[in-house]
Amino acid sequence: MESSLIDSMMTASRDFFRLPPEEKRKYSNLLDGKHFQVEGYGNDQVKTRDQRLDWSDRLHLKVEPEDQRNLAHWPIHPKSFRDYLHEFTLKSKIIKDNILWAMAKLLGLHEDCLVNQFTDKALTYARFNYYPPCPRPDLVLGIKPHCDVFALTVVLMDKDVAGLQVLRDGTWYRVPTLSNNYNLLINVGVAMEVMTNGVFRGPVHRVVTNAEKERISRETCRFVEDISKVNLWFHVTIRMANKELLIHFSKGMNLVTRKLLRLDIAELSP
Ligand SMILES: O=C(O)CCC(=O)C(=O)O
Ligand SMILES: [Fe+2]
Repeated sequence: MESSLIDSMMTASRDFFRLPPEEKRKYSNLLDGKHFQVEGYGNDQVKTRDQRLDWSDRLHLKVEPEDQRNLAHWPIHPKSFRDYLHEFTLKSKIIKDNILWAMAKLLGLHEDCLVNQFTDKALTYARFNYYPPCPRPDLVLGIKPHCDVFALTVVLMDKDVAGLQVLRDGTWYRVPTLSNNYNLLINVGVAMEVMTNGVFRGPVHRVVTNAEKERISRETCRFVEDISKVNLWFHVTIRMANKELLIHFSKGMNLVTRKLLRLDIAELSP
């Protein structure tokens, strides 16, 4: 991906988050000011009064299939935001297809067998995360521990400010920034863990805040098949800290999903 496109996309995202609140509210994820929907600008869905919110704002947009884009949620300021997002979506898809080919090969399968699970109806969401400086980083997380629900996520991370951490054997490891360069990070999601019968694992990760600097990340997440088939996963809450729970979850989902996608490593072998 060209660095000029990455730069333009990050600048446009930053400009969007710097718009006055009343401008951003035009794209709110709260229908009539109260009913939460996945797409749009806002924060976590508030379910209980004592719920701890993430210290971040986000803009969540469906980018694929192209004819299902809900342009009412796509910012018109800054002016080229939509064009960059369109371009970025196409480029991210090429990256994801390459990764899927490589993963299939690593599994000893025909190189197209994972790519082929993603039909024209496969959903892709773009998510822009904005983490303002936080006066008490010891008390609040930018994003709580979770696994990504999608198959693969391409994350474009802030080049100056770190924050992402990955859990391994009970220890949180910091994902470093590459000095003066954006990191393009590929994350395996639960759907991929299920599709590959747990060979590729979706890591538990979180984002920490800091008191001095704002941070921005941007990601595209790709899902499989059509929504009627993925509804089951999609509505399950998977933001969780406990790896054991995740393993139970994916074992259970494995059975369900194999039935749904008729996908089994043995069946896929060339
Ligand atoms: O901000 C990041 O680096 C990652 C964000 C993330 O994990 C998410 O939005 O699911
Ligand atoms: Fe994530």
